[in-house]
Amino acid sequence: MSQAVIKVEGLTKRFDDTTAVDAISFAVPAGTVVGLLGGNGAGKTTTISMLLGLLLPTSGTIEVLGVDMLRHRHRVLTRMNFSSPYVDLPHRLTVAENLTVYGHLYGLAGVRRRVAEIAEALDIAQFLKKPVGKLSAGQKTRVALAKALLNKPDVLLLDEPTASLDPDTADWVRTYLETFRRETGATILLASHNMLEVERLCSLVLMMRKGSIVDRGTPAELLERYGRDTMEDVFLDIARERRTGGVADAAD
Ligand SMILES: Nc1ncnc2c1ncn2[C@@H]1O[C@H](COP(=O)(O)OP(=O)(O)OP(=O)(O)O)[C@@H](O)[C@H]1O
Repeated sequence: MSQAVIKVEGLTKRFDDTTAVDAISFAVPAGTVVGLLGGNGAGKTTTISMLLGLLLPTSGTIEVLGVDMLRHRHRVLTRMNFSSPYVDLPHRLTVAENLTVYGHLYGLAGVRRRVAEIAEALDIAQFLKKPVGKLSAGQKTRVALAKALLNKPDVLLLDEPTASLDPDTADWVRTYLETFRRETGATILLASHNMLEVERLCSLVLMMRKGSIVDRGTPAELLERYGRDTMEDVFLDIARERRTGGVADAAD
């Protein structure tokens, strides 16, 4: 297997009386898309927030691109990016202003050119002069993705990247992400509730429930293990605790 770009061991996050993430371990091989699945409250967003350094783990280790994120995350943050429907861009700034500010924050050379390029690529050029607060939910999702791709990240963390997109736009975004990964070799961790998206994009799936990884495998392996035809049915089996696969928390 190719080298792990993200390596997490014994990662735990407790909030007062809630253990949001409970000693999880996993690895994301270079250039792959790994799906993080689980019902509401399973711990996906908390995991992604710890990978980004937005939340400090209670215990455990995180390595990204060979760097210990808890000690030296500034060394790799410029090579990472993320998009999440939970993180809003400033509403009063236009799309162009938002992307320009982020372009400067990321220290990009030729920010104006890059903003125009990404706006063209994600088909948001027509909104560039609009304040973000006046966009529809789906338009905001696309702008958030543009922000996430501005610095052409080597590691991309995506929290529900197609939430609130219509089926046609969602399909278009998935194709774009596939192309981006193929052309740049980026490594992607994707939290999603959309099982078709997961089957299409992910080479490995981590199933979370109540803060733990309760099963993992390729979509094909999970379909076979649960005797199901769709990932939707596998998801329901796991979420409703009909069965667990018995490989929980084996690293990688
Ligand atoms: N800041 C916080 N303070 C206290 N509890 C929190 C906090 N953030 C998350 N939690 C709790 O941690 C658990 C995991 O939440 P998390 O947002 O990671 O789940 P999720 O899998 O992303 O869910 P969803 O699919 O609904 O987005 C939940 O029980 C949640 O209530």
